[in-house]
Amino acid sequence: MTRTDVRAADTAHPVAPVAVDITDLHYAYPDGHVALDGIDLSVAPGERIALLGPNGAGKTTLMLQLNGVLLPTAGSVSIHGRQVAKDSLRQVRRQVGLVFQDPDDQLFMPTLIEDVAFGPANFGVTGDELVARVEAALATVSMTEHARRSPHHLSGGQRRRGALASVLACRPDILVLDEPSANLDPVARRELADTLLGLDTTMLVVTHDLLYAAQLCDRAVIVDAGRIVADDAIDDILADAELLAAHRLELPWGFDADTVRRARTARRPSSAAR
Ligand SMILES: Nc1ncnc2c1ncn2[C@@H]1O[C@H](COP(=O)(O)OP(=O)(O)OP(=O)(O)O)[C@@H](O)[C@H]1O
Repeated sequence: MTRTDVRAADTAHPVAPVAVDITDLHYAYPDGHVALDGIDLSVAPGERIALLGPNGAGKTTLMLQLNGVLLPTAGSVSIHGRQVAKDSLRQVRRQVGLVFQDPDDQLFMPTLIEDVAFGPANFGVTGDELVARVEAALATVSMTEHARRSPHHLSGGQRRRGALASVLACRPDILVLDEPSANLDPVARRELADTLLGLDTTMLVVTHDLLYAAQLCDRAVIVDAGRIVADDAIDDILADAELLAAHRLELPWGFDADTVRRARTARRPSSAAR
């Protein structure tokens, strides 16, 4: 039984507060291509969920629905009980921060510090509060020393951290990351994972990197052909070789689910309690 089934079966009882609630979401691009074909997903505050699936499955399209970059063709997306729609975009975008795969989609000011200040300033934050937010966001991603540099002069990994800072400065309580580990060297991957694990936000991570997903997340959802085909504890998803193969997912050579689970629990002893 998936979590969605559990929720449906338990509607007679009080439900826990929900950070993200997606109901029968359909989305077709303007050319008619159906990218999402009936998605139901409920995310509790503080959960970290990996969104997995083959190329073209609909993961990025789903992510773009979470703060209204795209709006449903049918069905609904709600953030902390507020439906994502044209008239709620401003509030929803304060709550949901998207970190795109390509940091150049997010960094466009002459210096990094201006990029990091841009979001909160746009939401009306000024003065000492703005300075404090920008400094804290840069410090969280260890980019303080690069604050006055042009994003164009930063390395790929530094730009990625800068893009994350620009989102963190808006203090979202839901963070959605598209392929956060792509193009990072091993140390930068680990440092970014440490940064993300230190954040107290609800997190959805779109990735093809199952090890990174296991490092960050306790729950995984597999999307294929615009539908959710599995939704379970990540250890159980990774242990189901047939399921992974059916959706073009595989652990790197030499890894099996037990190795990943042991490494995960050794590294994050508190994760079992989440
Ligand atoms: N602007 C667009 N117009 C029409 N179809 C699109 C558009 N963008 C994406 N699609 C299609 O929608 C489907 C879902 O794409 P999406 O980018 O959400 O997949 P994905 O799971 O993120 O894939 P990947 O893992 O390759 O990044 C694909 O079939 C894709 O070709």
